[in-house]
Amino acid sequence: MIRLKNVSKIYGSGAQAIEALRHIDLEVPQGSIHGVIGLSGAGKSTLIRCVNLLERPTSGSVQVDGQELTRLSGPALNQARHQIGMIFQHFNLLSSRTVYANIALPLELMGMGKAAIQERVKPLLELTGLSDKTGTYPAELSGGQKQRVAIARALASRPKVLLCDEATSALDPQTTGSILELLKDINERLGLTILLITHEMEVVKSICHRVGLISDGMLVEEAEVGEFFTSPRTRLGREFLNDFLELEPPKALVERLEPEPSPRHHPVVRLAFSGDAVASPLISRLTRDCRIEVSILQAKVESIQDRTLGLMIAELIGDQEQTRAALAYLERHDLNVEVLGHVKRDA
Ligand SMILES: Nc1ncnc2c1ncn2[C@@H]1O[C@H](COP(=O)(O)OP(=O)(O)OP(=O)(O)O)[C@@H](O)[C@H]1O
Repeated sequence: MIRLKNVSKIYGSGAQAIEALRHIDLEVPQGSIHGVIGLSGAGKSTLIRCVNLLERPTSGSVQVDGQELTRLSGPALNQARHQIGMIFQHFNLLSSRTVYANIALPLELMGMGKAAIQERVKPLLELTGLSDKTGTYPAELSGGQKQRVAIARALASRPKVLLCDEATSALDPQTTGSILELLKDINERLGLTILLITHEMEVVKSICHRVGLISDGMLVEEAEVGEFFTSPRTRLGREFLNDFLELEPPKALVERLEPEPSPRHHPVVRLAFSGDAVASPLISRLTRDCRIEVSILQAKVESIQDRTLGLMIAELIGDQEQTRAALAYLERHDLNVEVLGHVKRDA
């Protein structure tokens, strides 16, 4: 449905040139919700704006619904853009127009008659929960209501794709939740393909099916959301996850960690486990089968969509052979194991 192939974007030229996107390949299948997460300046906005050609890529191919957009310009591009709705962090509503007139605007620009517009707008007001706000002006609306108007306006031309540019970043957590619910509902009811960019793991966790991680203009990791939250493959992915889960070893311990194992040091590990492993008494089996002791430093259980994820930071106490065997045991049982370092025991 959305297919980017080898997309690069360079702003400026010569010594001032900024490579905002480097050789991006991205595929978002019809009907799925795909998130792209990254730090500030990573290239998220540039990426999403390249999909509807608000920014023209310097090179590469952009296909939406099988149509190559980079070959289009003028009226043909405008026509193709009717297939692509977009919402923004700051809503971009016209303050001089009522809720109804904001939603109707793209249809007026398409030359649609009044009666046909009314037929389109009414169900959109219902879908977005704005039926009682028809004649209200944006200044009298809350942030969440403004974003609902923006969503209804984006859907007015019956697009196949919705692009969300940090759509919940200006909203409080509760309103964010209700807007994400609305997007999920629209995705399910209308089969709308959604590409969203965000810097918030909560957004990815709540509604995305797949997620890509962008860093320095490159997509460095891509995975199903459940997989990304259980076993991110890159260091940046692990940093995003650890910040989100607030699961870091105590500072005093981090300062004592040595990178290499030795006979007098014990491994400190971060364990992530999902599925059956969450429910089974793995740690007690580990202590029994490998004859080690486990000191649990932190632990929590998270629900990620329909998966349960267990996380733990623990010290494995035993001689080198025993702790090596324990690490192999954990990996054999499909736990994601990361050795954070090795710590010397005082006793
Ligand atoms: N119009 C522009 N002209 C020149 N450079 C730009 C332009 N837009 C973005 N950039 C640069 O391109 C890089 C990527 O910016 P972009 O806005 O895409 O990142 P982002 O991940 O969306 O960041 P943020 O979350 O802070 O909005 C940055 O180095 C930025 O300074």
